[in-house]
Amino acid sequence: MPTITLSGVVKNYVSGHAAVKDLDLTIPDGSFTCLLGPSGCGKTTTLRMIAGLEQPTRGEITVGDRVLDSVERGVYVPPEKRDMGLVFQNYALWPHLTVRGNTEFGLRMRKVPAERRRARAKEALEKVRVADCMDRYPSQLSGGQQQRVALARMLAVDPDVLLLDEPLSNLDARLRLEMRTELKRIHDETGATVVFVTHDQMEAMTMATHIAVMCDGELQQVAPPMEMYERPANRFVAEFVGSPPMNMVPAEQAGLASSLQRFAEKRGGFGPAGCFGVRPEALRLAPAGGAVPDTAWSEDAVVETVLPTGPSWTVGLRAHDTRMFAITHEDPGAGPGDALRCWARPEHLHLFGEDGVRTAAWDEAVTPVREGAK
Ligand SMILES: Nc1ncnc2c1ncn2[C@@H]1O[C@H](COP(=O)(O)OP(=O)(O)OP(=O)(O)O)[C@@H](O)[C@H]1O
Repeated sequence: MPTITLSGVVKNYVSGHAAVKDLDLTIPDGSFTCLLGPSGCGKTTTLRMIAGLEQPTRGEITVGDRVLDSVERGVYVPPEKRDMGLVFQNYALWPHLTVRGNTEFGLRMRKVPAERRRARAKEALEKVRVADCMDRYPSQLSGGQQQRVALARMLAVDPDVLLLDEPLSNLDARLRLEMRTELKRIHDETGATVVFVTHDQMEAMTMATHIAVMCDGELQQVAPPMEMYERPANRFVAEFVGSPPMNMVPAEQAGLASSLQRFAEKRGGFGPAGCFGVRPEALRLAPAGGAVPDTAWSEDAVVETVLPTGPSWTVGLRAHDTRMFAITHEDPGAGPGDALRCWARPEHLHLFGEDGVRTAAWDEAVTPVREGAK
């Protein structure tokens, strides 16, 4: 299976807009890599360049040792010669072909014999659970069914590289969940390299082996999902991955543990505009004035909202001017306006410098502080 490599890739649209800025990204062979970021950050442009539907303004794209794009060397391989399966948001099925006809289309182009074609199409349609619609036309299908037929059309061809741009966006919540599981299974089974564009961090977290977070045309971090969750490279990633997002507490805020401040100063990057972050599930609640562990960071807070979600409660809090969320698995027994004490264990704190870069987590931090104190 091929590794996809983007080196120094730039895309400026004719309008002068820099959609992708100097992107270096390696998509490991056999990985399920999600390009994740807010609307307009350059995810689709990146995917379209890998597909060959857009040409980079600068830089190089290779798959294995095959150069697909090199502006500098004058190489450009057109989409149909890249052997990649594509499914885009606007699944573009042929309106005059039945579901079976659409699913067989790519195989017909590859001159696969009729019997084999029928079997492969049926198998692919069964995988995405629309085999019972085989003889219908796209106009007789719901948006979700059309999206699944588009997936089947791609799967029938069995490409080594699958490029998917928000392919689940038209499905209802339940089907979306089912299709995520299904896509993961298909990935495990085929071992194909999957590049999947989404702005939904939950989708990325649940499906990806690797997540590449983009912001404003720039790559912020590439890492396996849990590594990104536990060690986000900067504030943007910390706040984009996770829901509700990581709570950010300004360094200046009263109650900041002095040892934390000392450590941060030692690192030289915290500064007055720096902050520390704590995930909602790591933020604990205690009664106002109640005891918290000696080493914990704590802060008095007022409850703003309590949102039961079934298995847990999401509690909105305000501490000084900072809004925070805590997720608790026990009824918080408090309502809007009530005073509480929120606290977190030091190992759950992340430090971010003035430039937004994560300096360290507390567990990485305590050692130098202690050494300094000796
Ligand atoms: N054909 C085009 N001409 C000019 N600008 C474009 C073109 N296509 C995209 N852009 C701009 O490039 C930037 C990146 O767009 P892109 O579609 O890659 O973002 P995205 O992250 O996929 O967004 P979304 O999640 O909304 O699809 C945006 O600012 C967009 O307006």
